[in-house]
Amino acid sequence: MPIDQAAEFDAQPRFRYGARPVPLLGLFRACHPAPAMVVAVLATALTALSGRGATGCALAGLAVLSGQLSVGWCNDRVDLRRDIAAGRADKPLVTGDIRPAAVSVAAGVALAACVPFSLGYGLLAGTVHLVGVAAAWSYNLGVKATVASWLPYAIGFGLLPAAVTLGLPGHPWPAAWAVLAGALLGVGAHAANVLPDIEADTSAGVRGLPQRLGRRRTRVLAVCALFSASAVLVFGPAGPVGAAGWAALAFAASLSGYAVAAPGSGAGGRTPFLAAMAIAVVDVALLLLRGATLA
Ligand SMILES: CC(C)=CCC/C(C)=C/CC/C(C)=C/COP(=O)(O)OP(=O)(O)O
Repeated sequence: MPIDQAAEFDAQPRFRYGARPVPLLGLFRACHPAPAMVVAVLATALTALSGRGATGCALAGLAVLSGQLSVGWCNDRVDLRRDIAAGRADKPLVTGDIRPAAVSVAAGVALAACVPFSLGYGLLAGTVHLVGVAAAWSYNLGVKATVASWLPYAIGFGLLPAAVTLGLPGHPWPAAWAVLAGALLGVGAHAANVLPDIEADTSAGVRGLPQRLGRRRTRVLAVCALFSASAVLVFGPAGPVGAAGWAALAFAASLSGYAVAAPGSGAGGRTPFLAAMAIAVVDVALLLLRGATLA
């Protein structure tokens, strides 16, 4: 559906508020629950591994969770017109399971909660986290449709290690390898996340970096960024690489080869996306393995 017909479509009450809307489930689905949980659990685990006590871990977890929820809700709310135009039946706002106003309020409340949780974890650490959240909101509010669409991801994920370590006694900055790995992981996650929606996004007028590169080159970008993150996480920290490091690198390399070579359309069309996600899982595991040496 052309974007100019979307407003008319949006105005149809039966479409917007389906016969049996399930508001709480709709609200839950609109927050991008899977990535929000993964990022919050990752941040909490890194906080625990770096030695902060239970209160610090709880504050870090709540700060990152509320930040991610705000970003997820804001994203679906801002994208409503485009998602309708693209016929995104996976979006609860499009199917009418939740009202736009409820999602706007939820995004605002989550963002407001994120501020005290972040600053409660640590003044400097919290400020750094809020910069990452602001970068993510900038993505939602327009940067996603520009050639710099990767930048908010690089900033948000690159700053995550600093948002953890600056809350430790002495407020140490993280090691350079941790920042670089986070940024690469963010860029790879962006490219992989957009991969399945490139055509729909392009026809809705979203021209971020992946849509400009096209399906094939975006796949290569996702794999290069995610595999580079693996390499940085294996070779970056001081000390021997160890058997686990070599094994993870070999596994990430074979997944990378598979992701690049797999057919991008037809029955196996989602294979490159799934293989890229598997490399991201290896990266997260490596990050957790190095969690005690972030600073
Ligand atoms: C740690 C931290 C603060 C990082 C955040 C970085 C960041 C830019 C996150 C955006 C997350 C998000 C809701 C993407 C949806 O993208 P989309 O609209 O392209 O995809 P969709 O069609 O699946 O909604």
